[in-house]
Amino acid sequence: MRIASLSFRYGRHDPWILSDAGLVLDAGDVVEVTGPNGTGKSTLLRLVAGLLRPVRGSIEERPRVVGYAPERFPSDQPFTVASYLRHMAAVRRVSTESIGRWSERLGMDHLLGQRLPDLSKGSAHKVGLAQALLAEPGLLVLDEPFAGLDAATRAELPRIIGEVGARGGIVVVSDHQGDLRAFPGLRRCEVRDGAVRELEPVEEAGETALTVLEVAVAASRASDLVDRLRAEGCAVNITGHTTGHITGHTTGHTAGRTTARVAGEAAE
Ligand SMILES: Nc1ncnc2c1ncn2[C@@H]1O[C@H](COP(=O)(O)OP(=O)(O)OP(=O)(O)O)[C@@H](O)[C@H]1O
Repeated sequence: MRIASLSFRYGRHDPWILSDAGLVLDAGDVVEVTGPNGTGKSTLLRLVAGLLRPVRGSIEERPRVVGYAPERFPSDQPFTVASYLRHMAAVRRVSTESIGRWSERLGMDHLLGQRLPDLSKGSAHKVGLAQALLAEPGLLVLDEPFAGLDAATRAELPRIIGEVGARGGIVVVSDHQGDLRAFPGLRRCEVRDGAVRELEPVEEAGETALTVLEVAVAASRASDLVDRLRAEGCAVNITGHTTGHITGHTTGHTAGRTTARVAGEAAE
């Protein structure tokens, strides 16, 4: 997919948000879009998805099936989650079976009977993700997909993104919090001053120094925490359970806790 000489502004008298921007996306690319607030990340994503038309320039060879999840899912619609997803499945001409599959993976089975306007922010966000994934997108565009997600779904999302990429799809994700930083082969682009600039991959940017932390956590929370840390790119090594005191520099009672060694990028 080729983005060439792309310029965009919302109105004739508005400032240019993007000016002569270019980017080539290949099959299987997973691309993180970063940049300061208000520089045009969401605008670029809507252009990439085909929801906005370039004022100048072109976007060519866009995959036919596009899934787009907005930063804020518009939940002021008079449907239940299930009826909305059934409608979206019909529009995309896919079997309603995929609703069950995605509901399960995104941990939203219990939401299917709820009305969209009654959903919490995170739950509405999951519905936005589910509708984007229903039809096996060849281009998946996710605007801040990790915002407000619970730990299990946060851990699952990189796997879902990896699967789309592995079958040759292009994934474009704006991600303020860096949840995808550890994604293997991640391309990173920055939107700034109207341009789209490719950044160095994380491992080539000198961020390879590791710090090893020892963490004690209640056993019931261990697997959640491990998932979350792994999703953030930490190497986690569970070193066992303890029902007594941990000796050394850890103090206090540790009954029923699991200790884990966590290696992450060194703090600045
Ligand atoms: N529908 C619109 N009409 C007019 N201007 C808009 C519209 N949507 C966004 N803008 C303006 O375009 C600029 C870029 O907005 P955009 O939402 O793309 O930035 P962003 O980088 O995604 O921001 P953030 O990091 O805060 O999410 C901003 O100045 C914004 O006010």
